[in-house]
Amino acid sequence: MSLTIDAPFTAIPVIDLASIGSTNPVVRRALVNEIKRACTDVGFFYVKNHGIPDPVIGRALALMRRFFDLPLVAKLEVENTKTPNFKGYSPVLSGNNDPNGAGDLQEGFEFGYEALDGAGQDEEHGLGANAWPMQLPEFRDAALEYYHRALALGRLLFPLFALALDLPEDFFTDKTKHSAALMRLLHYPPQSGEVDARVIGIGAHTDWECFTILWQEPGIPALQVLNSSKEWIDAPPTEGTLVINLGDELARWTNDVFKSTVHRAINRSGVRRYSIPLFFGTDYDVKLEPIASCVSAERPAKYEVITAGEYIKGRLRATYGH
Ligand SMILES: O=C(O)CCC(=O)C(=O)O
Ligand SMILES: [Fe+2]
Repeated sequence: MSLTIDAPFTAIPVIDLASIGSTNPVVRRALVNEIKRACTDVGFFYVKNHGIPDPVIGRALALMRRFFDLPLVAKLEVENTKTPNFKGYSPVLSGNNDPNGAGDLQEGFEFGYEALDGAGQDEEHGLGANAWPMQLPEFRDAALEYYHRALALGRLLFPLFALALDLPEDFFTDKTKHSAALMRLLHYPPQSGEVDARVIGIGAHTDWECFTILWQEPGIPALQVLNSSKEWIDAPPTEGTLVINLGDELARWTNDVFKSTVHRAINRSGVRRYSIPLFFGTDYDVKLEPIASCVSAERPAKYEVITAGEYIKGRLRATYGH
């Protein structure tokens, strides 16, 4: 794999997924090339024509608003410290993504794979069971409905990432059998006046899994992405799009040829902001071994080989277990 020049990006590219189902090799290659460029140069891109219907997103937003509006005691009944893998509710300032920060100014609710009919939870695959609030049964259904749509989109993206790395299209298929995909519903209260740089919506961090599919509430900018000149580039919500960003698992796999780019969010809008990341990783027993084409004499392997599970569980403990 040739090395790319690490020029600082100044904008987040937009990629049209309208052709994602095309079997025409020329059309598919063009899409793969766009994705490859975004992965090597930026680590972030928007996607439009992603196929997730607006009403599914609207229902998830409506129900997550209702969840976060519950009294704190009700939310604490499903607090993430009570579950094996930090599933459930995380109060404001309980998480800390930036080791130099003093806590993230957001509350969240995290859950993983679960069939809509209740069968086949993550529990079987070492990821822990979900913890839903008893008081709001519709919340589970609305959240899972969006989860399954986002998961399906993620499954369409894996082959494109594989092709972008000159790997067989199905390279990730046997490594993503158990949908190690965690969704986090996030609520950021507004911050006004002078902001303590150590307490922002989510402190500077990289994501941990292969890639993240992020929905941002329209009209409320907060997300910023760090380029190689250490400038923060805005990644505001853009109508009809989702943000895709790469995480550490793909960076480790590609020996940093694909970028897991630092980002943060600060909500200075004056109103509440909601967002929904889905962190899509590989099964926890998969070893994150660098792909041969990404290692060379000039680019020696940078990371020790560990399993995805060891990596993610370590990061979860560091972020929520303090
Ligand atoms: O809310 C956002 O825009 C970003 C969230 C994020 O970076 C994360 O949860 O890892
Ligand atoms: Fe993130």
